[in-house]
Amino acid sequence: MTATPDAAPILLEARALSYYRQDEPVFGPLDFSVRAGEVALIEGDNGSGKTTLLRILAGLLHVDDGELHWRGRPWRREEHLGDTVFLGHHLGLKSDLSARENLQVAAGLYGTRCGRHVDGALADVGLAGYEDEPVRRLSAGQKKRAALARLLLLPATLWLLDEPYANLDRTGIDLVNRLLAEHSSSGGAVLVTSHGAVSFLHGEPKRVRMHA
Ligand SMILES: Nc1ncnc2c1ncn2[C@@H]1O[C@H](COP(=O)(O)OP(=O)(O)OP(=O)(O)O)[C@@H](O)[C@H]1O
Repeated sequence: MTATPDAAPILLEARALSYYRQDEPVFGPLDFSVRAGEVALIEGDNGSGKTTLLRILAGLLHVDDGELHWRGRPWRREEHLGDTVFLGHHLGLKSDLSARENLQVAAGLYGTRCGRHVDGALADVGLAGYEDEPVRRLSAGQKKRAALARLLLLPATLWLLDEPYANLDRTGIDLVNRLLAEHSSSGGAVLVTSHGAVSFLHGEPKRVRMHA
């Protein structure tokens, strides 16, 4: 997963990227790049801006200072919303809708990955039999799995995963690692934050260190 050839194209590049809240720096200046096939671990203390960085890349916050490039061209958030998928602390699931309905809504907005369909994605994350269950009746780990199914379904190249291992049992952690391995080996890229010890399947990930 991490033996990405230097020849792999750079998908995302940040140059002197900074973010401020009420004129106080949250992070930056930050320089990093992510190539196709790469998994990058975003490291930093509590409050160092890891979630904020992912929210910028997901198009939820504006870039304050510095530059972002996508495939060598300036990143414009309105053009790139479909290139990324964000899995945050809030999973982005409507609790009164079923797991299937939630995925159908996401697919309606962003399309689907070639050859992928809703029930197949739910089965792949271990939710076969729970398709029609309202999300509010799923366990925390099952909700996380429903959100992970969105990664499988949507065509986004860059996955932005904030603490993806939270609330998952050992099987769920293995599931996340399998999804990361499959996505990166098919040319996708992943930015992931984690507080815990991360046991990636194949060696050490690239590391992006936050600093204020
Ligand atoms: N909605 C908000 N309004 C104001 N300040 C915020 C908001 N969200 C985050 N912050 C502040 O921005 C800073 C960065 O927060 P962020 O959540 O990005 O950090 P983090 O590295 O992801 O933290 P953690 O490891 O605890 O999850 C913190 O000082 C936090 O207090």
